[in-house]
Amino acid sequence: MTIAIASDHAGYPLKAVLADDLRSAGHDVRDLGAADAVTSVDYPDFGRAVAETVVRGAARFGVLVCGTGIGISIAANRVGGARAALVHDHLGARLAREHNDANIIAFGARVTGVEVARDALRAFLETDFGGGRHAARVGKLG
Ligand SMILES: O=C(CO)[C@H](O)[C@H](O)[C@H](O)COP(=O)(O)O
Repeated sequence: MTIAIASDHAGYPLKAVLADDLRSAGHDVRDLGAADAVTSVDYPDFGRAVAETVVRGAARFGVLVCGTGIGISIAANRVGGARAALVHDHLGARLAREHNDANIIAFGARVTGVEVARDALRAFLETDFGGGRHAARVGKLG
């Protein structure tokens, strides 16, 4: 599937690992930046870019990484139709899909270990939305 990915400078090292994993798994990865870990850039630009790509249907899912994951997920969630989940572990990743129908997963490279993030991203992509009681709740998100 097509997956959009982006980070700021703080998230760049983890983004590079996750993008490699996605390519190895056969996904079409749209890397929207940042270009490296040393040039200081602004996380809202990257959160918005991925969210707009997902919402317009050019990618099925988005992956975002900044230092904490907080700023970049806030930025993504200001785009209508984006449901960005800041995730710290496998269970959160699974439930972000099952309960919230999240279409973007966000990580904090300075707070979440690389292997935890790799495992969480796999769980996110492997889990379907549960529907049922969750559907009306997600609908209320707008
Ligand atoms: O948005 C953030 C915090 O909510 C991210 O962690 C940023 O990556 C962080 O603010 C960048 O900080 P830096 O000191 O400019 O590297």
